[in-house]
Amino acid sequence: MEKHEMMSLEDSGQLRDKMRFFEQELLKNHHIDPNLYVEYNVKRGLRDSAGKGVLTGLTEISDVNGYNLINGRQIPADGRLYYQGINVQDIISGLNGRRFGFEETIYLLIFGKLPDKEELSRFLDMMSDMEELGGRFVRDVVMKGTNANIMNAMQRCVLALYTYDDNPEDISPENVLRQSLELIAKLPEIAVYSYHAYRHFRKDDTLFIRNPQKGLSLAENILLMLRPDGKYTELEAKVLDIALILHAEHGGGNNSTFTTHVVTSSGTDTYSSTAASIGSLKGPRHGGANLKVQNMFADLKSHVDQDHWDNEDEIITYLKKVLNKEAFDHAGLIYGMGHAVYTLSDPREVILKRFAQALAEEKGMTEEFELYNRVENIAGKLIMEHRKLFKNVCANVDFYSGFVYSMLGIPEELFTPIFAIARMPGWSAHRLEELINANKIIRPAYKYVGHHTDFVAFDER
Ligand SMILES: CC(=O)SCCNC(=O)CCNC(=O)[C@H](O)C(C)(C)COP(=O)(O)OP(=O)(O)OC[C@H]1O[C@@H](n2cnc3c(N)ncnc32)[C@H](O)[C@@H]1OP(=O)(O)O
Ligand SMILES: O=C([O-])CC(=O)C(=O)O
Repeated sequence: MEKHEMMSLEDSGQLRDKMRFFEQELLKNHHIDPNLYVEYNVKRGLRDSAGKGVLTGLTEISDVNGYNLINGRQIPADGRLYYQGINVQDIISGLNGRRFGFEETIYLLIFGKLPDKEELSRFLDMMSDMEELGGRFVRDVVMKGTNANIMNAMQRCVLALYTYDDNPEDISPENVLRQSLELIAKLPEIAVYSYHAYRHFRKDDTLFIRNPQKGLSLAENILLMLRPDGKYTELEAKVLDIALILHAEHGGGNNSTFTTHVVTSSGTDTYSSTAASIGSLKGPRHGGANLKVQNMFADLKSHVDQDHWDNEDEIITYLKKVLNKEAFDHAGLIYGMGHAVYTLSDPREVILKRFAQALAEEKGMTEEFELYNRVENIAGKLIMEHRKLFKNVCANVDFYSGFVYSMLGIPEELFTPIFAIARMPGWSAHRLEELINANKIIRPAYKYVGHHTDFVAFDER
């Protein structure tokens, strides 16, 4: 087992006592009257009063739609998502017998067009040259300072890659393209090996490191590297490939991609920008929700016996407790529900739900699928009533993804890292779009609502 050399704050009772005074000072001095946000018309969360995002940029990479425009009015509608103008549903149905689509989605998002056979084969050849992490990097970086949160481990590894790059600071589109493609190719190994290192050093499990194989898809390589026997079925790899496609991109306004734009606009390097976006995605209101959904269902099952999973009243009682901050993580959120843009449905959730149902039937988990379905049907209405919302609340992409991953035997520590692997092409396309087009530092305003006061000399305080 790896020993902590530094005592954590939690371990030290003495330090906790010393901190208490400062904690109280912090809370006392940081309260802003909520009425002031209304008085100064602050666009909280960068939204207008109707909850719509403030327009802060232009993009051609993807289009996220939750409304229909009818006679100049926005009418809630089933969600639609387009990558470079192509409906994501068509990308998935267009796979049509071909085995994998994530790689051509990467091509589409970054280069703006679907590759032909020759272009795809050149691209795959280059990507497989780039995926090699190198034994020295695995030994010196991935295996060190292991952590149960693989998102943090990924951030650490991404920042360390800066040192292994001969040209890290060059932010010309050519160099950033090379860095981005290398990161897309290397993130699966970084995530899976970080998980193996965590299991070995923190849980005393046997360590194994399996190299990715040239010629396999990114989804196949994740399963190959993850499993002790390296085996997977074609259906498992296909479902993972589709999940990767569905998570690859979501406009410029989602929290992690907006982070890419903000951080890129300062002129910083690709590794710093990527680490920042991974940090954003980890948050439970964003990509980290897939893990929260899994944990929330575990908590629900501890409140509602399996024999009662079809009892809607018991489920409602539990969900009301969640909303009232009396159950689960006391945040008052039902995870996997709600979206800033989608209203009636999130198109990715609709597709993932179909796969969740098919996998559940194959794996004898239909009862569990039905429980998810029941919670989905109840939770939207409950949130609307509880928060007095007029806007419809639908399930989002994170609602079924963890359930799908768990049926693929993917450990929950990798749920959000898989989202990060999938979103890396989207972040890259937006970083390149920002570098090529924007050339202006993102710098909104904060109104000062404190009070100017005189400096008091040290002896007179
Ligand atoms: C890949 C992704 O990032 S998908 C989103 C994943 N996140 C989650 O699943 C976490 C749960 N969901 C949420 O927290 C929210 O729905 C978000 C963060 C996704 C969107 O938030 P918003 O854009 O603020 O949603 P919206 O404007 O519809 O919310 C209106 C109100 O309903 C509340 N609400 C929305 N969703 C939920 C929910 N799932 N549970 C409880 N309350 C909710 C909001 O907190 C907000 O209340 P407030 O006005 O008092 O702040
Ligand atoms: O668009 C958002 O706010 C969040 C989201 O669904 C995503 O990033 O995939």
